[in-house]
Amino acid sequence: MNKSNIVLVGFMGTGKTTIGIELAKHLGWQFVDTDAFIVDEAGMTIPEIFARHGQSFFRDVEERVVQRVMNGSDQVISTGGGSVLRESNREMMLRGGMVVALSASEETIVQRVSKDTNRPLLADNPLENIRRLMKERKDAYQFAHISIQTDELTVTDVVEHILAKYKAWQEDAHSS
Ligand SMILES: Nc1ncnc2c1ncn2[C@@H]1O[C@H](COP(=O)(O)OP(=O)(O)OP(=O)(O)O)[C@@H](O)[C@H]1O
Ligand SMILES: O=C(O)C1=C[C@@H](O)[C@@H](O)[C@H](O)C1
Ligand SMILES: [Mg+2]
Repeated sequence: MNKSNIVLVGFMGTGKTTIGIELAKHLGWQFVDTDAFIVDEAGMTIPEIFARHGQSFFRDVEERVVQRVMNGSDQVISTGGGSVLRESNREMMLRGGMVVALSASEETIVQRVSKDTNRPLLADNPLENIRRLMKERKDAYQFAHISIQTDELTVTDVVEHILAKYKAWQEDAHSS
């Protein structure tokens, strides 16, 4: 059987960290953010890792962190927006628990990330970069077990929606 984790995937700014923290509180589970683990492991911020070592180094550290985290259970795991680009990560996530893809429109993402400078892939021209990456990653989150479009939902709405889906998921697992 799959381990009992909830794994949040989605583009930058779809709310993986914010929702993950709330969800973990509701479930009494540990909250884990793979981006935070990467920063701990590298001893640098994400922009510093990209600037000093480049994206492929970042993706290698990310893969190690994803693989390690997925071995645990009773965790809400918020993943980096690009972690789904590697097939090995997608496979581990699907085996690790219920994978939830959060999405939002380009306009909403722009609004949500506008005050934050911690996303090197959006630097210089956030709007253009968001458009390009969203296009490139159009299908990247479709492997998830469930998907939630968050534009019109509050953080509480999204958390409640996921809790309801998780209950059904557990009932399904016990009946089969
Ligand atoms: N459903 C929502 N409604 C309104 N604001 C939201 C919602 N979800 C997230 N936000 C806000 O959007 C911003 C970005 O959210 P967050 O940092 O959780 O995204 P993320 O998916 O973790 O991004 P990244 O992949 O870059 O780590 C935060 O300021 C958060 O409060
Ligand atoms: O979408 C991405 O490729 C990224 C998303 C963030 O969560 C970080 O993992 C990093 O900024 C790269
Ligand atoms: Mg995050």
